[in-house]
Amino acid sequence: MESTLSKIRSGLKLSQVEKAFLQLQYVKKSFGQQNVLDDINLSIHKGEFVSIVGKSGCGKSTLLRLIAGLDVASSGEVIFNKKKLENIHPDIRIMFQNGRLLPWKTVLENVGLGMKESSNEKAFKALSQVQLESRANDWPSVLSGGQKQRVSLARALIQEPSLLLLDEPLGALDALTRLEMQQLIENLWIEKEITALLVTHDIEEAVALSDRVILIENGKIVLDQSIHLSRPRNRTSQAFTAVLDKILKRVMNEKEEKISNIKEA
Ligand SMILES: Nc1ncnc2c1ncn2[C@@H]1O[C@H](COP(=O)(O)OP(=O)(O)OP(=O)(O)O)[C@@H](O)[C@H]1O
Repeated sequence: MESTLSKIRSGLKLSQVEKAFLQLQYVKKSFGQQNVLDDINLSIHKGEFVSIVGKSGCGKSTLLRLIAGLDVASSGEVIFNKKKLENIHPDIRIMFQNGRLLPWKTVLENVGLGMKESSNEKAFKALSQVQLESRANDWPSVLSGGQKQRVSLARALIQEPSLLLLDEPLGALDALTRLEMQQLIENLWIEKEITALLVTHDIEEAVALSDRVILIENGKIVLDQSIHLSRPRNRTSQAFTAVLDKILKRVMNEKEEKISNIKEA
């Protein structure tokens, strides 16, 4: 019988498959007088790959931090696996743009950080999944940017999370390394059957990797675009460019409005 995951990946309507795995209900977040997130309602299903896009400062990272349990909502609820999230959850891991490796620990030790027992074997396995086992005994300082992010990915995966949060993890990488890392992330997501939530500035990256792309503007979700394209995605296909254009146009609309407002003022 077809698994839930393969149904999701073959493009069946998610609501027909399973109830939400992660749910945000009327989530608001303010910092002092500044309302950053305003009534965010979002359901993410097990096994989905969802990207969040939006202009700088729109609250993408804040949203991820709330889900990671690193911050609390001003009001509303985050529900994970049918329970209200109130703190860091062992099944949820986050990976940041700056891999946050400890410079005084080797690559292997960085991967095993936070594991309860001695876990060299697991750390080696995680490193091999990101094709970096040969660098196990190196210091982070001698790694390239892409390699550091691989270590950081291995460190998130060793904990076997069911939900992986990715906060612009490829933002500082050059274009080719970025493409390689996108492929790696997609392959690991498929292999490990995890749910992934990616924050990115790169809309092409979002379309290439995601089942859904969510656009945030002025603290609200203004677009929730499903991407029904087979994987791996062909970025030069008409269908790919059409959906990419649609999202880009929606993002640009806001800018056009702003420019015309400035002219009128
Ligand atoms: N701890 C905090 N204290 C006060 N203001 C904060 C805090 N964290 C975030 N903010 C503010 O909330 C807004 C949203 O920030 P956030 O980092 O979520 O944006 P973002 O969409 O991820 O931006 P970028 O794409 O540039 O990373 C910004 O105006 C930021 O200054």
